[in-house]
Amino acid sequence: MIEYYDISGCYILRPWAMAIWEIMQKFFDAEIKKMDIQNCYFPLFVSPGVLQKEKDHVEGFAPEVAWVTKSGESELEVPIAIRPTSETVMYPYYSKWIRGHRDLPLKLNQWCNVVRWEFSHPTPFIRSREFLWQEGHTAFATKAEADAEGKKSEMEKFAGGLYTTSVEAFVPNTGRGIQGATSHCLGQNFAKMFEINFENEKGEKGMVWQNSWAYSTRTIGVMVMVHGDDRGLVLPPKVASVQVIVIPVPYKDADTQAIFDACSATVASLSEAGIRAKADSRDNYSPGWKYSHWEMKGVPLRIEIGPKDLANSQVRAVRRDNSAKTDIPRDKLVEQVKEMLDNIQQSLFDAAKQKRDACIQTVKTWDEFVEALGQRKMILAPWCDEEEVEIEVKTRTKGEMGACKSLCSPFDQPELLEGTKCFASGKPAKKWTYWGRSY
Ligand SMILES: O=C1CCCN[C@@H]1CCCn1cnc2cc(F)c(Cl)cc2c1=O
Ligand SMILES: [Mg+2]
Repeated sequence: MIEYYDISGCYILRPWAMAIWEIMQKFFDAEIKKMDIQNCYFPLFVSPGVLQKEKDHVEGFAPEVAWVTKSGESELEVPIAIRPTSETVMYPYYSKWIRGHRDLPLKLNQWCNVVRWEFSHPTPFIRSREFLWQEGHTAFATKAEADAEGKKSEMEKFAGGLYTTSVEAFVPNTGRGIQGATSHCLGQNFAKMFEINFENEKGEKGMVWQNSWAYSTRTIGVMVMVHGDDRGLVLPPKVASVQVIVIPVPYKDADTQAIFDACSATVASLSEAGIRAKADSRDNYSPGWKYSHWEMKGVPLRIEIGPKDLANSQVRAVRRDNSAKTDIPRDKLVEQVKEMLDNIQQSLFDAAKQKRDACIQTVKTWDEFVEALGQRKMILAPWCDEEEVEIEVKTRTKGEMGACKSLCSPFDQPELLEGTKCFASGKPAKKWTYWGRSY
């Protein structure tokens, strides 16, 4: 999927990984286009003045901003920053383009790379100094249009935002939470900063209400860790660049050409039906070698065709997720393969959800909390929703495994019984929140 690169924290995305990103992009792009969001592309470079525009936006992040200071042998007059995110790149132009209410809503997205020169140990997909993402930036005339429904805490939200919602993933093996996607309701904070105003129908001046949202190639890393097993990758069919690998199993005196023909015919009919199928007809590897090769690469379904299968005009299908073997009659090939792929997709989801749910521990007291943390759990606890308590939890849980932080508060809140106390402060609890170590 990747190749390590000679610059630390940077990775090469090889085709097996890039194909996953492309499939995700295709899906997501179609979805946002249904919402009249348009793609654009802003420059990679940010002028320093604009970057510094918002103190509390940049302040904590300054150490991870990468700068261009030279071109050729000569120093640049003014160093140029490389975008770590594009608010400061885009919003001066939002201000220029948005004059009247007819210019709203402005809903733009860009698919691009961003650079954050982080120092915590780099991890393929999960934490790299350059990554691919989409970032959506929308502006509306009214709060109602910008407002939406899982909230981050005040401390974990986007500095300067109204509230942040997130898709919190959890990696059972490491017991760490990880943000899969995020969405911020920015309120009018950036509108104030960048003077993004407009004249409404009544001729009054108003500031826009904004949202921004993103997901990145980090989600591929989460998929690897959530679905992988001891034999390697397990790719959900929806994102597998090869969904079915067809492998000929020639036998010494059997009609080898007929077997190879059957393989290419199988690939042809599956491809015709929109299934991403490939044959591995290489003559320098044994069938056994090919089985483990494609298992390691996570191909969801393998089809074997040997003399017996030929004689019975059937194929032998083997699932990657549970190794189940099924003989499929040739004339039912497409429909049964489709059904198996759907079934694999669903069972991978169910297995992951079951694993994730098994990691969730509901606690009420600090002692229960600490015990659950030691067991690498994702902890659901009643919280008083006070920031200093959140800071205190971070301090009290600092350790070689990293500190524990609030992940998000689920939209569907369990019942909070009258008099329930905050697990950390003992004060009256206000909401159930997920806590855990994170990436
Ligand atoms: O998460 C999203 C959705 C898409 C657009 N961006 C926001 C906020 C990104 C936060 N963030 C995250 N990392 C950053 C790193 C930096 F170096 C600087 Cl200067 C700023 C930031 C920063 O604002
Ligand atoms: Mg960061």
